[in-house]
Amino acid sequence: MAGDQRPLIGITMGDPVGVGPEILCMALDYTEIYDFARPVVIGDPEIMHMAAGIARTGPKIRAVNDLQTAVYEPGIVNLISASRLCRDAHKWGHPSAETGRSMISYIEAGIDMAKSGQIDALVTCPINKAAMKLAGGIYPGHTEMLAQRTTTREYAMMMAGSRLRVVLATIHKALRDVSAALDENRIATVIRLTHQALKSRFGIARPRIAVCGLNPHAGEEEMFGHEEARLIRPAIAGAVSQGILATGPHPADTVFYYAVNGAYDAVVCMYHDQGLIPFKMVHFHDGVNTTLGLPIIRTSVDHGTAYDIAGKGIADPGSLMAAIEMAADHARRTKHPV
Ligand SMILES: NC(=O)C1=CN([C@@H]2O[C@H](COP(=O)(O)OP(=O)(O)OC[C@H]3O[C@@H](n4cnc5c(N)ncnc54)[C@H](O)[C@@H]3O)[C@@H](O)[C@H]2O)C=CC1
Ligand SMILES: NCC(=O)COP(=O)(O)O
Repeated sequence: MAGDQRPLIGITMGDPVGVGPEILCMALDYTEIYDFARPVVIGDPEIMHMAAGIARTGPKIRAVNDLQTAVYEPGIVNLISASRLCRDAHKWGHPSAETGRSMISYIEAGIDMAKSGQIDALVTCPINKAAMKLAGGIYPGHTEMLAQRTTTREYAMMMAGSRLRVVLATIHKALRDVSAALDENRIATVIRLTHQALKSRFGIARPRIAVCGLNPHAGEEEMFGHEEARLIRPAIAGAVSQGILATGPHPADTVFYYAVNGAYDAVVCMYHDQGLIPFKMVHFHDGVNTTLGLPIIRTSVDHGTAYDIAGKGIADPGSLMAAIEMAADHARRTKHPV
């Protein structure tokens, strides 16, 4: 359609033996998605056909080369074929070096398409980090790969839902390495990236950001640790001096209660589970993972490959649908800033 204003959204199929392919078929079975987006899948035709059978969905999978002339309407799933896996060698929940390499190739293709402007945003289905390693991949996840391939030095992982947004100062770190990985500059950067994203991507004019402490009771006057006094408090003070509405360090055991009840637009967390436990308690089925600081828009599901249920047709596509909707929304907002 000439002059079509719906953003073009590239969606990577994710791990071929995980729940990605089936939730993708289920999500694209919702006709409403085509009201606001032109989705195109980057993945494997054989696996998508198998997944469509498992998900019992109707749409036809159609291979496309030219995104501009493809037809984007309910009933058609446009697919850019980036691997040719063999049905006979495929087993749900059982990764191989080949399936690992394939899922990496979807992400590489998706990043290139986003960088060159062929698509307006990239949505990623889940990958398995062990399968990534099996395939010789060097990254812990999408986030680090996206940062490296877009030469982005300052980036952060945000998990976003209607009631709670959390942003991580450290991502995939062993708990015992967290303290050493934190520094004032990193915390200040994450507060700034959060502030910028809330304004430009989420349309919040004066974002309110809560910053967690690391230790129990936010250190309790340094009785339980020094990170709050030495790193977190100075980072918040620096942000405040730049006009950012950042407060804290807040004790992490109470701040999320206030955040889900509307007191803050986002909570900056010091480590992965500090943010993701409260987030998934509230948003397991509709939460979105988005990477802040990149020159491209990237959203993702909040869950993993769920090998235990892959291929059974029972996975919930809610998080993926929310990720597609957010990608389209952010693409529109970026093209037409208010
Ligand atoms: N965006 C991504 O690529 C992500 C990848 N991962 C990776 O996924 C792999 C597996 O991680 P786990 O910790 O086992 O988490 P997981 O999210 O794959 O599974 C945890 C539990 O949630 C259930 N579950 C997950 N997604 C579901 C859905 N859509 N509908 C219904 N139930 C669902 C699973 O059946 C399982 O019981 C790991 O390699 C992890 O690093 C984890 C989170 C995000
Ligand atoms: N817990 C979130 C997660 O592991 C997703 O990582 P990424 O693949 O988006 O970097």
